[in-house]
Amino acid sequence: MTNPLTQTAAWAALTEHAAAMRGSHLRDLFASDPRRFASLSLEAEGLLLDYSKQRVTTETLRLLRELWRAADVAGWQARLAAGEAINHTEQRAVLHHALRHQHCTPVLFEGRDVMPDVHRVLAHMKSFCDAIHGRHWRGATGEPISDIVNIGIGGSDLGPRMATQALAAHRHRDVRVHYVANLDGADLATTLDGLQPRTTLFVVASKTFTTQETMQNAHSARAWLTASLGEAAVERHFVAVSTNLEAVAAFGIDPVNAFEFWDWVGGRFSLWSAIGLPLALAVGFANFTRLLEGAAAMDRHFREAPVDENLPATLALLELWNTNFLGAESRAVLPYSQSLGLLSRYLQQLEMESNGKQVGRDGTPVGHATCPVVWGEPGTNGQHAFYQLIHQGGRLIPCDFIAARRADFALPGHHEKLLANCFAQSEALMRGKTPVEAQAEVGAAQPALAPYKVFPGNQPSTTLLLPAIEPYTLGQLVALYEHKTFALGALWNLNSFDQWGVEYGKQLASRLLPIIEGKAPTTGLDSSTAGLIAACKP
Ligand SMILES: O=P(O)(O)OC[C@H]1O[C@H](O)[C@H](O)[C@@H](O)[C@@H]1O
Repeated sequence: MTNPLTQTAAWAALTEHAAAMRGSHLRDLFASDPRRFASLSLEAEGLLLDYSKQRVTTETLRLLRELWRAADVAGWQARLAAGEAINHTEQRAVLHHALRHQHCTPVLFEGRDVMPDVHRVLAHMKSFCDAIHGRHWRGATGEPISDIVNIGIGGSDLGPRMATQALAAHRHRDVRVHYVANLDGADLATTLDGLQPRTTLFVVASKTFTTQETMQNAHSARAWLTASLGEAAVERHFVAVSTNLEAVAAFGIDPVNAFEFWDWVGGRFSLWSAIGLPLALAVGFANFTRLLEGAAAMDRHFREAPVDENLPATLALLELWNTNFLGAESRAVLPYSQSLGLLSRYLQQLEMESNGKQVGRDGTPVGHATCPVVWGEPGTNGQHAFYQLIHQGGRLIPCDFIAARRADFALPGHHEKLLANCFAQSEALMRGKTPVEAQAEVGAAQPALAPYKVFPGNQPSTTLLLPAIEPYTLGQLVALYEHKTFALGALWNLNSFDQWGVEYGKQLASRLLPIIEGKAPTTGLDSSTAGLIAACKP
């Protein structure tokens, strides 16, 4: 059965509305309604979401909100909050919001309040941060730690890595935090280059503690350490973050130095858990707490704000409109903030691993497009690389512009220019440049150039303005996209919390490894795979 939502009156009304909207241009919509910004923007929790440059009218939004009600997103929110196993293919609850819960009210999982465990681990993280920052934690030779290397991949890497860069202005001065993820030895080797074993601490971060990349890197890091300091040094130079404490102990990490989290925290939602430890070490525990508070504020907003004032709901509905009614296949994430330079990578996992699926909750195809390809780079760098295609490549590419009112690194003369570029790009994408305007620009001298200078415009975008990139606002921003992703899962009838698509390649890699090592024959392989393996024989 296809997604039942597509059979509703609201979906049919939107199909009709989309047909009627075809042919309208954003430039005309702005010209005919001077109040467009006022009616198609939202201010909540100190954030401004301007979606007036999306190809919508107030009627589009009214119909989309009907769809929201028809999909019973509120029902899914209630099931999630109640700790139901809404990740039904893995029989798991989804409770990452408990990690940032700010009240003394219980959060129940299987009838038990999870909050005492959450607070216990937070207290452990705080005392560890205090020990490192206070230089009480000493390495095997008695020296304090100057460099922390987080070894993890996917959700055990992208969140803290992205947030560490985002909060660079809040960095603790005495420790440097590095991230290693790739199985390619180049990642670990180049990171260790220049570090001293005596002053380096490794955080091995893995929900399962079985991930091949992380385990390989952890073993190699351990060999690097023990080669100069001996086996006994491991306990002063390795800590772990995991749900699998047995495997942590088997690796030789002292259980006292294991930071626990739980099955009800999905990898891509784990920044708020002990997976955030390297971030807390990078920016201090107080800033980590502010991040949690910002996320909690967004949780409350998502839960309580009516759909027409709800930031995540609006983002989700606009994406559904662009995807299912306008046919967009990708979305560009364009932060006008160097500090948010890794945001698009983070959102790639959050959104594409959550909703890059075709099979619905009932095990049958949903029958429509789902998650677009998420990609992007910070402005203004992207302007000098791929914006050409967004402006004149003829594809529909909705864009998320993200900017901060205040600079986090306030060098004179930079921020105003940055904002000017950000707003100019969304304006240009919206307006375009007509043949007449292009003609007038080139003048009589070079009329042949005019067609090259025409910009179709009508390229939709949303601009999100934060007060500044700070721990609290970053928490809000990430939680905003989390809720958007969850809401789209509900609308598209997907289980946003499993990731079976990641498994197949892993299975095949473990089958190919003994063949590449020369321990098994190539029999049964397709000719391409066999040919590639043969070409790598020493
Ligand atoms: O934290 P780990 O268990 O090492 O998992 C790391 C990552 O790998 C898996 O393959 C999943 O696709 C990700 O969702 C996960 O974040």
